[in-house]
Amino acid sequence: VQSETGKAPPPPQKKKKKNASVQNGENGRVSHILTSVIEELSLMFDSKINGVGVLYKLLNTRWLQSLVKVYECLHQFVRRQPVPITPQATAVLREVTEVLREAPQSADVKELKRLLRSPHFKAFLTAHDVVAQKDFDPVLPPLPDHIPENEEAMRIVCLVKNKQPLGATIKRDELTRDIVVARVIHGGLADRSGLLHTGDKLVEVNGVQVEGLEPEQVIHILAQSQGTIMFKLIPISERQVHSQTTLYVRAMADYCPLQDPAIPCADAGMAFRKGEILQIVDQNDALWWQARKLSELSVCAGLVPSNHLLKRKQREFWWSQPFQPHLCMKNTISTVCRKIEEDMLIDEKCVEAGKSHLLLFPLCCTKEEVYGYNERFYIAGFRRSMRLCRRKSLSNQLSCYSRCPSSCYSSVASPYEEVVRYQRHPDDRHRLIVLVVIGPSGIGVNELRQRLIGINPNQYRGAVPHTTRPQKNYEEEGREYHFVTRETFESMVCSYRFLEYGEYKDHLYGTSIDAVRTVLDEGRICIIDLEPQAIQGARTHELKPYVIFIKPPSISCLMSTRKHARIITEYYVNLPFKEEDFQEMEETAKKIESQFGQFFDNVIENGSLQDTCVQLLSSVRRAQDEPQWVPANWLCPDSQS
Ligand SMILES: Nc1ncnc2c1ncn2[C@@H]1O[C@H](COP(=O)(O)OP(=O)(O)OP(=O)(O)O)[C@@H](O)[C@H]1O
Repeated sequence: VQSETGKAPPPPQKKKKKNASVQNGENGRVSHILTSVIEELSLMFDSKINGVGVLYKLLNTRWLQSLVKVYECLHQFVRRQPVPITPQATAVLREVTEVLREAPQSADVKELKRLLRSPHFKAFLTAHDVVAQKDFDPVLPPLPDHIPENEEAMRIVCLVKNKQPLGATIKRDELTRDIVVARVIHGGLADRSGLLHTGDKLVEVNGVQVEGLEPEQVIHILAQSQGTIMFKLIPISERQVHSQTTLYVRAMADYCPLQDPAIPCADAGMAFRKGEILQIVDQNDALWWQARKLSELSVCAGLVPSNHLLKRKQREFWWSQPFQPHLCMKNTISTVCRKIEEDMLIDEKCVEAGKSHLLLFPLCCTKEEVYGYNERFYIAGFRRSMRLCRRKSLSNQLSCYSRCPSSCYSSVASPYEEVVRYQRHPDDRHRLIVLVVIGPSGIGVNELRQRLIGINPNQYRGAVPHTTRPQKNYEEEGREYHFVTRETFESMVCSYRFLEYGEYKDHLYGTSIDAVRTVLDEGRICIIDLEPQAIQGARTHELKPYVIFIKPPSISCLMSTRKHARIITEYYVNLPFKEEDFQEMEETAKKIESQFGQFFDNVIENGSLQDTCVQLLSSVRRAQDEPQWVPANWLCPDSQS
């Protein structure tokens, strides 16, 4: 133990003089013990025992000794069981004030008058009288003379209603036809009182018998009541005691209680959006859980469908949609791309021009700065042909995802994902950073990724993609691409070694997990862009991806910031943006956010390029250095979602 300042305390005056405040309380047991301990400590002061000085200082502090004194005084009073001298202290105060008014106005009299007039003193005497007159016990109605032997024990519960709801729901018991408390909402007024429990039978509310009333009529009485509400109830005989474990989950679906006819009480329900972190505080009911939003932990919980129920609702919803042939990304991407190839008729020159612009994007830093020799530094990434190919596949995938009744998408299977707080240890590998690409957009993902890597190519890197197309004479193996045969590529696909892949003009292109691993193993931060459909495949315990969605700003902001920007279309490169491009950008972003928002750790609006870069950089840093919510099975693979 070290003192906070690190300085040694002043040497004690051994046994010469006891601390005055301690001496005063020497008759009391605690102060007596305290005095002996201090004396003992002063003897050990020179023995260099770690912590002696701190303890000596602490025990000698005035506040501690005052506390001991207060404790001893209270202790004496507890033993004496004091009775009030008068239950009318406020009347005495009035008399004294009267007398003082007539008395000669000396300084003492003036001071006394001031003290007696002070609101605190008056409130203190009022409180004294309430206690002295025992005015705090509730006035109970007199017991009837003849109580039948089988009369059940009743409880009278008074709750003072303030602006918040009572936090309990009632229902009619189907068997007994009684009105009972259906559930008590965690953190609500009823729960905090500890007096109402699920299963308690209501007999009276504010003096009105509830027998024969409908639950809605009882609710009406409650709604009309102001101030104190008195319940007369028969407590449930065997109250179930549940040991609750708080669970944190990420909502993988949206929920709105007002649109759910099945919810037992819509007012008690809690709406949530996919991606929000919920604290599940009660899972006693198999169908309806109680939860709070992480952003609103102070308010009382609300009802949400249980995992099982929400899953059922989702399935019902999916089945109720018109049937569409179901396409899963990985099975169909080649077919989709071939189809595009037939349709697109891309001008070969345009594609080549695009490639040299994008793939060999010259950065502000040269290899001289990075590696020590003077060559341009290249950022590895998808070529433009692949980006164009992606776009078509994306527009096809959306219809598949939105109408697919089977569990081709695992979020359908699990509407809540259990999450835990995770902070990367400085010695651990960095988390993979994924920027979400959203098809025919030009939102700026590529631009931002390149700028970020350009800021510090030693720290940030892209993953080198694989391709089956022949190597060109200016290309280097492992720099622009890993050049592999079609057989090798296909065998990698079969063994799930690609995060994302596609085909263009009979050549396959893809980002492999191995390529990401290589960057991470070098101690760098790997930044890749992925289509939203591919995020799920990247969400593994090993890569722990942090997913950033780059979103377009308002159309007016796009118009003012994209004056010199260039869009890539299927037929042209370097084409200025038109208003319809911005509209399409906005619509696509909305669709993607509503379908995949549950996977986004951060959403950044790309208005001013400079501001976005700053936000992106700090988001990437936060992902690596600050605690974040991640799926529980990334940390403990046994946990269930
Ligand atoms: N904030 C911005 N302000 C101005 N121009 C921008 C901004 N962000 C991107 N741009 C420009 O917009 C154009 C399209 O950006 P980029 O190619 O990065 O889009 P993208 O999201 O990668 O789209 P895609 O992959 O579909 O081509 C580029 O000319 C880029 O320089």
